[in-house]
Amino acid sequence: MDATLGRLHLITDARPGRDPVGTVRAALAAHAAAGDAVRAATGPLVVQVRVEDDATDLDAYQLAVRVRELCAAAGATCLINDRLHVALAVGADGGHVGALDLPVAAARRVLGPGAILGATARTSGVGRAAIAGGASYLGVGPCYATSTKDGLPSPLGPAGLAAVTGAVPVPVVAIAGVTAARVAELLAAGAHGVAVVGAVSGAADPGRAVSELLRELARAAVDHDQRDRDQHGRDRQDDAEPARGGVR
Ligand SMILES: Cc1ncc(COP(=O)(O)OP(=O)(O)O)c(N)n1
Ligand SMILES: Cc1nc(C(=O)O)sc1CCOP(=O)(O)O
Ligand SMILES: [Mg+2]
Repeated sequence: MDATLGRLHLITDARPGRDPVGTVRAALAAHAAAGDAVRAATGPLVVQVRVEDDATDLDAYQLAVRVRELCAAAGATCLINDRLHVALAVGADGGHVGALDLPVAAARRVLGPGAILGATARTSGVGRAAIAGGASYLGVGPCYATSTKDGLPSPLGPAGLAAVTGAVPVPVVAIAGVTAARVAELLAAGAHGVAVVGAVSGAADPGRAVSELLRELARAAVDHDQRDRDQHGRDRQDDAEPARGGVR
């Protein structure tokens, strides 16, 4: 398992007419082509395999096998949404669960102590409970309105996000409606990284969209670290990556 959670989480878009494997390939190529400073600041690309709720386990498994192979060859992190038996079957790095999935403590027992385990949290209380259950990071949203998923509560915005990031000691990944232009305000609100579906899978050029997201994440992470050093004379606990600089 990677010691450092990557800052860009690409969630597969398995809706009809989308090309999740092609999008993952383009994203991995864009990550590989990013400069050393950008990659050092943003860490490994994280790909979360997410299928529609009505997809069969066979569909999920077949997509996960392909994504897992691509990630392993590229040094990327592969997580599986919801279906932890699929995560185990393909040897993924971990999984992500939410309110309607296995409880976090049960998910941790399934995946084992070394796996990455993400949990969705819309409040600090839910986030703290998830961490007590064994979550290694939190997915917090919806940060903005999104057309990718129905039935979500009102957007939290950066202020609602900050209410969670300020209350928990694990990396927070901001989700819903995330674009490159919103990365700076999300990291300023304490997010470690961002998760995206539409910003990449719906882009005319998914590889270019990934490059832009990585560049903005690297800029914001460096700015954030510098602010922390200025204010506290130390690095943030969740940013203990190799030295970085010159990403502009
Ligand atoms: C990084 C990240 N954050 C939140 C979610 C949402 O998970 P969940 O609430 O279980 O909803 P579904 O994705 O299962 O519909 C996520 N997948 N990833
Ligand atoms: C899978 C998912 N979960 C969300 C949550 O808030 O729990 S939002 C979301 C989809 C996010 O897609 P996009 O990047 O296209 O807005
Ligand atoms: Mg879920």
